Amino acid sequence: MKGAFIMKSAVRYYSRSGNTRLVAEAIAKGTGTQAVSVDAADAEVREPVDVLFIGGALYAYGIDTNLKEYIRSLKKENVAKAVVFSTSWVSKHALDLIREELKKQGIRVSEETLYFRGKPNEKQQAEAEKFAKKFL
Ligand SMILES: Cc1cc2nc3c(=O)[nH]c(=O)nc-3n(C[C@H](O)[C@H](O)[C@H](O)COP(=O)(O)O)c2cc1C
Repeated sequence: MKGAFIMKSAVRYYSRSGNTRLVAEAIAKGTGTQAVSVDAADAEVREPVDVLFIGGALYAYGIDTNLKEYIRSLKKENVAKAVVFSTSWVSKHALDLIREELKKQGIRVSEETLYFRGKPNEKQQAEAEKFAKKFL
């Protein structure tokens, strides 16, 4: 029966100046969930999800320790698949760094990623919303 199978998803991000947060919020809008910062009290993924959207940016060639530690706290049995997104200025390398950390946790990571250079404009936010819907 169409619609009987509902995919569960969650959105987690780390953002210093709000660029990645805007992408996270667009993804959350697309999937009907909340975007939660990895350092928020309710950041833990307590119930298994089919898709975890997880994003961050590059700061001095690396991802923030908060994000790294958060990924290391994830339980692979609660995340069937992760989808990585990022903003940053010079390179997309944050995508690889986040993917590597997730793989170390034994979490399956989608080949599909989402990246915007710096602050996403409204068109890009709409693109992020549409991107996220594909995974439902
Ligand atoms: C202290 C600092 C260091 C940064 N280092 C890099 C970098 O090494 N490579 C890069 O591509 N962007 C770098 N950026 C740009 C950020 O990744 C970019 O502005 C990103 O969109 C910030 O995301 P946020 O607003 O979600 O924190 C840096 C920004 C700051 C503030």
